[in-house]
Amino acid sequence: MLESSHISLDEFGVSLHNGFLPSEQPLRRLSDPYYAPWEAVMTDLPALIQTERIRQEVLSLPVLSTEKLNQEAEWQRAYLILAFLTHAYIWGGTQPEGVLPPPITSPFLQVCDRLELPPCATYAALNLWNFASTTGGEVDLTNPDNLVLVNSLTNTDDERWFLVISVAMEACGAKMIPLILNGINAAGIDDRDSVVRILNGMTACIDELGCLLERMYERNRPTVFYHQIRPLLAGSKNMAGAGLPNGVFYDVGDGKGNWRQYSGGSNAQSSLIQMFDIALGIEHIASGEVANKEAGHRAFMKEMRNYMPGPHRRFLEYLGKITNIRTYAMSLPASSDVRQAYNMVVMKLGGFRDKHIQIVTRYVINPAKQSRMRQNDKAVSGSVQRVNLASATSRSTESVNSISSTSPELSVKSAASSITSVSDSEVSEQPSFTEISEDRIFYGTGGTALIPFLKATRDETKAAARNVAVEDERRKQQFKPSSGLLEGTAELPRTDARLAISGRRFASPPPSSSPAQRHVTTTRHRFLSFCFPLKMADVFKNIFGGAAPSGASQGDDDFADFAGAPDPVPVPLTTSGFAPDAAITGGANAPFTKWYRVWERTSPSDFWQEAFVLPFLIFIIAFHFWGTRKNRRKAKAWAISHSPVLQSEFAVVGYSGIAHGASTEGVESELVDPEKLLKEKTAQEFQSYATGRQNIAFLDVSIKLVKRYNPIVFIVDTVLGLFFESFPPPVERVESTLYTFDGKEKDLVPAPAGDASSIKAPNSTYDGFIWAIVHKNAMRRLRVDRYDASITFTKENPKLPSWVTVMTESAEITDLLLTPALIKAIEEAGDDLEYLIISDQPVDRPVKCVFPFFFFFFFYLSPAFLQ
Ligand code: HEM
Ligand SMILES: N[C@@H](CC(=O)c1ccccc1NC=O)C(=O)O
Repeated sequence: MLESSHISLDEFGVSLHNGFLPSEQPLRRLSDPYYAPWEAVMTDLPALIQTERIRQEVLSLPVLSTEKLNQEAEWQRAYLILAFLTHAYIWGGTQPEGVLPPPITSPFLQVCDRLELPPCATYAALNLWNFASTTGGEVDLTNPDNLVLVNSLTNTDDERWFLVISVAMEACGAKMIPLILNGINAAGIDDRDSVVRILNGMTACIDELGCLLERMYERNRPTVFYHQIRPLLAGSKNMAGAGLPNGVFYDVGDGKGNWRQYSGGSNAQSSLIQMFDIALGIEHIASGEVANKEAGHRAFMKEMRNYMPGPHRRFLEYLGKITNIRTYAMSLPASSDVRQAYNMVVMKLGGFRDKHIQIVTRYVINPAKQSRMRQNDKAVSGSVQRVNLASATSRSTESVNSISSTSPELSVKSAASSITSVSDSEVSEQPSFTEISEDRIFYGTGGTALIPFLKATRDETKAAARNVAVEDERRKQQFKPSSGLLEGTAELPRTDARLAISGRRFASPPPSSSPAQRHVTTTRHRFLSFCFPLKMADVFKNIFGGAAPSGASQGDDDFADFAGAPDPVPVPLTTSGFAPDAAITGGANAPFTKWYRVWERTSPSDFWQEAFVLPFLIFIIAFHFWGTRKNRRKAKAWAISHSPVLQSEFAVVGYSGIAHGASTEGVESELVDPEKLLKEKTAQEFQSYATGRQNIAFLDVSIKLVKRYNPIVFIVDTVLGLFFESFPPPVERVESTLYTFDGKEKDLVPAPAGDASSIKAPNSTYDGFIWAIVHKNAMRRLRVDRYDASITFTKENPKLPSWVTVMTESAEITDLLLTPALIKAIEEAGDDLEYLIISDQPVDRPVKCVFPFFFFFFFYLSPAFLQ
């Protein structure tokens, strides 16, 4: 199908196999000895930059001609060399250098004319034409492990990784070119199946690219990137804060030249991602400026096409003219396969941009904030720092203003008349100093106010999935004010609106949710255990300072969320060049280290979360230990005090079997260890057990204590009990139940070997009855707990204290059972006794007729009994 598109990819400098990368690997050096002086400097470049000798070296270079450059690859190599030298010269000193000398400018401007590129380090110089395979031969270029750089600015593995990741992505994305062209053809002939297949192929490819993008974390450390690599990539546009208020003067000799301002290197200059946007009909209008100027505002992405090699730029232009994919998809019903596949690929691209935002947060925003904090920290300021992109991002308003006032000759006004920017030679509009130094604005090397720009670009992408006028969407998306915490809530209706407009939900969930959805998810994640609705969670977030570490958010939800996400863990690596300086690797990199590396935190505010959470946790844990120990002590106290009587009444007490040698005489000395009397069922409930007494099957003791093991439950129980009648205050109880044999011992209890005595034991024969002694305060409770108590009459008994009453079926039983010993025990128990019940009824109310075959003894005793 590709053939029918009648285009020659060669003409556009594009290959089916390598995409926008050259079809042959770039030259490693210019072989003509004429260019040896350039190559010699390039070999030592990282060290020359590091030791600030680069400027002298460049000044001592001869002004070489371009006449000896023949092959395209040679022109490209020359471009790379001069681009690297330009940036090394400008940024390779303590202060940036604003005048570029003829050994660079003279050949560079000629090379740039030929390649249709601006005279600065573009993506083409840094990435497209700067890679080699590790083995020097044919390798899979989609694997960054196989790639090295031809030239480096810092000689760090971090820089290699940073740049080769994009190279691998270019190689991996090469297959998109035939896919797109075929897709356009298929749409042109209404071949739906092919369009769907192609769109799905594109989705899969963007997925692979996303995986490659995320490999950035493996070997590129944010602090090294931010402080060592990135400053050298900076351009000369919008760089007043970094010391270049007018850009750079390109001195071509003989007093000639002009001031120029160029964006620094940026992946926005890659044709690959722009190709996806163009093919899918996604338009970007974000200017990258802090606020769109009414007139004269240019879309940054379009502007960046001027930083691409001429043929690539023309390829994108051509693609923009022939693409029909979005129009085709939108002409079909929302439920159609094509539409869904289209939405899927668009959302996948939006998801890719989400991942990119995450990277930018980690590699730019967080280190910038750390850097600012460090600069504010007087203790650390002693060393001489380079003035560059890294220091400018964190420069305070005062210091920027002081630059402008101490360098009046470089004021914006005086230089404006000769400033040149890449697209045209018009005067480039400078942001005011306040804009540059504004606390909350971070700039990309491309010169964008990166947060609003990247958000807008991402949103413009996702908006393409909606079948509404692109213009309307754009208007809505463009530079929304910085979103506060509750902005997510405000955005929800928009999400719904989208679903309604498109008529149905995506067939399978879009790869990443809308900002609003994402916000909800994040909030849930942080407050999972509370499961509050969004707004409530946000209130909590605000109260507790949220999860935002110091220096996390700049009022932007996406970036703030990513800042709070777990930090990347790069694989350990050794830099082949110089190590990052101590100030960088020391206390500054808190956001990139694990939470437990507390020694790397720099200010008390870094401990806010812990300040709230830790005392709370400590309290819970301490309370738990105190509570469980207290309950154990109480249960043990009960065991100690009741062990003598239990052991004198039963042959076996507790859970350690028969206490050999126990005898009624030596009770005190032969007692079972009280610990063995008890079984800890839960931290709040203990059990004991006894058996081995005539007519008694066994005794069950259950000790239920207050829930001291959990302070929250404890407090809630106590407080609710104080205020609501339906929540009784927590009470500690011992419940002892004696299960009697009812004349069936000989059937149930096996006789000891060779002993027939137990068989001779007389059978017990009881008449069933219900009889209880109840504390008057516990009468209601007894009636609720014990259905059989309601069958009885309540009667005062003169032999008993006034606070107890008898519940019985017949007075005779009372006379029989109220022995002086029992009366004495009741008197001694006092208020601790709740009730004692003897019943022939089963514990649970029988549903049908049940034979009375057990006697139950219940003792309900309150806390004092435990002591
Ligand atoms: C540490 C790594 C990276 C950082 C810190 C970073 C940072 C940025 C920044 C700040 C911008 C805004 C434009 C500017 O002013 O420069 C940008 C744009 C862009 N970056 Fe990256 N970037 C990184 C890696 C990558 C990689 C590996 C890709 C590969 C595709 C990429 C693709 C893009 C694209 C396509 C844009 C244009 C905006 C867009 O399409 O959304 N970036 N990047
Ligand atoms: N715009 C990025 C830098 C960046 O991504 C970049 C710069 C030069 C060449 C390539 C780049 N991106 C990925 O390879 C920044 O602001 O740090």
